[in-house]
Amino acid sequence: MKPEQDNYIQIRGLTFYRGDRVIFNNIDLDIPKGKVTGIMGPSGTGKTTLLRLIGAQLKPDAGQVIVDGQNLNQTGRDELFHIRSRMGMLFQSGALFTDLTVFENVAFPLRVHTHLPEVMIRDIVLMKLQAVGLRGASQLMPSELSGGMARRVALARAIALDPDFIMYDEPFVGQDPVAMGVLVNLVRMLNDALGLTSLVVSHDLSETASIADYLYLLADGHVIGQGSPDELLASDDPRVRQFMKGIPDGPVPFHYPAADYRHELLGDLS
Ligand SMILES: Nc1ncnc2c1ncn2[C@@H]1O[C@H](COP(=O)(O)OP(=O)(O)OP(=O)(O)O)[C@@H](O)[C@H]1O
Repeated sequence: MKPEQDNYIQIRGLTFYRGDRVIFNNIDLDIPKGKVTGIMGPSGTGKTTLLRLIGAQLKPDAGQVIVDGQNLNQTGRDELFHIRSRMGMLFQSGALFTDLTVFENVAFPLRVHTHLPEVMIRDIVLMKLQAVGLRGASQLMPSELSGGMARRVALARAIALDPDFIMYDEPFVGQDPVAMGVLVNLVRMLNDALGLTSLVVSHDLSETASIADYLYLLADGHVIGQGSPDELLASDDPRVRQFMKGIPDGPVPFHYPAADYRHELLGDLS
């Protein structure tokens, strides 16, 4: 295991249930500082749930989530507010405010969380928009943006408060290849240029593998694989191979558990 001080986030023995269903069963996971870490896994394995546990929007049933040395189980409201203010989040559905310009969307967190004078807000917003290549679009309304541009504006908004850590939930979904390439580069470039720690949840294997320093593969409540993208691609584990090679059926079955098909179709006639 990596030395603890190198991890922005440490997760130890995390268990989380939805009703009777165990989503995480005693998992350990480290998010190293300054790196891009990818979380991958089949649909419904709990990737978004993991981001919510890290953001302290959900509480674990057992185990610990330690963010920058602070155990979220033991933090009061004020500390939690401070920790959260160090986190940027880019959710797939992270819609922009439709009645605000691009500029005002990016300025929003600055207006809510700081008392900076207008002239500084302006400079920061223009810097963040410049970083995502959209300074020229500052006066447009969200309805005038392409999907890829909207996501870049959301990214500028997510970095407005200079977070230490940024979480991306499915950042590449629904993008054309060019917009996807732009976003992929931005995630990596911003991580390195701003000294961030990034966590990317994604189904897009090749894009995520191309920027992540380290990948975790989740399935059935467990970490079933971890390592550099090359290590995971070379894995002999059948479950890891199935996911990394995109094979539709295998140890992770294509079919949700169901009654016998023939019997269900023919009923008592069979
Ligand atoms: N509010 C909720 N109440 C009950 N169950 C939930 C709730 N939110 C999510 N779940 C269940 O928890 C499981 C994990 O959901 P989650 O959205 O974290 O998965 P995911 O890996 O992000 O999926 P996808 O890749 O499809 O987005 C799913 O089975 C889902 O049905």
